[in-house]
Amino acid sequence: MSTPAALDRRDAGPPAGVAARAGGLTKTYGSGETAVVALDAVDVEIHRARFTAVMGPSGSGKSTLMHCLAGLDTVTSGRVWLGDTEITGLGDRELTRLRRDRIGFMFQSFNLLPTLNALENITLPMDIAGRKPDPAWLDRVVDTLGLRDRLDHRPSQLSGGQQQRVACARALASRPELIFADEPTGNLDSRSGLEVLDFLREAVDQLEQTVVMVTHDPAAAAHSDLVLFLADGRIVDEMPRPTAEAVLERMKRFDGVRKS
Ligand SMILES: Nc1ncnc2c1ncn2[C@@H]1O[C@H](COP(=O)(O)OP(=O)(O)OP(=O)(O)O)[C@@H](O)[C@H]1O
Repeated sequence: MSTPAALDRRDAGPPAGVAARAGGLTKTYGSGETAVVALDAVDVEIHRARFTAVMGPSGSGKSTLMHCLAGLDTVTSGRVWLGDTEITGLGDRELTRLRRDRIGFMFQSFNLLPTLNALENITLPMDIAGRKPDPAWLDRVVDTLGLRDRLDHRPSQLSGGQQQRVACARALASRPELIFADEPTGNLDSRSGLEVLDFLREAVDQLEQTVVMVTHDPAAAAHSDLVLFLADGRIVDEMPRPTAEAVLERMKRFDGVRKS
């Protein structure tokens, strides 16, 4: 809805309580007849200290949305803010610094360095940035994730679930404004996957972190506060307080549309 107040806000950037925001976000890959519109004028607000899941059929634009919000990819048109910083228009170096200082990432492959122990992996991004972790915060993250007695283990000495918890701790270590998780449970058995989702939930509830998670799994999405549904590059629906059953039912409707 474009009330005058909303229009004012569009120019002023996101209001307090909004961790990231996009207005009219469009992303086109390629040009001419082969052009693909991956995102089509998306307006979205990601609220602080909330767990937001992004779902939708394959190719609907989930990863593209995450990459554009995280400054990993340029936009074709529209504007993106992280907090009150507009990131559209920033140069590569500024974007690199902004990602490093203000965003945490978790991917399906944990991307841990095999020669470093768990603690060294957790603090690596901060070491590279020349920043010292806040010891009290780091302690809290390590304890919340149950990694205290695993800190001197190398990745090969950890289970898949423990490795993903290390990746989760690494994303949290710098206390970023926003954590992006792309299928963080995709490579895990269901028990380890559940653990990681519980920890992301705790990161939001106990540590007041903000998490955006792309997933195909309705059970994973049920851990979030809000599910955004994408189809053909647009946000077509949202579901607060989701249950796995309700998300599954909603996803089935996409299948129905595509088959008919
Ligand atoms: N680098 C690229 N070059 C060309 N087209 C791309 C590129 N990246 C994505 N696309 C296209 O943009 C659309 C959205 O892709 P995206 O990866 O965001 O979808 P997704 O919802 O994350 O899919 P999936 O669930 O399969 O991972 C798709 O049609 C895809 O083929």
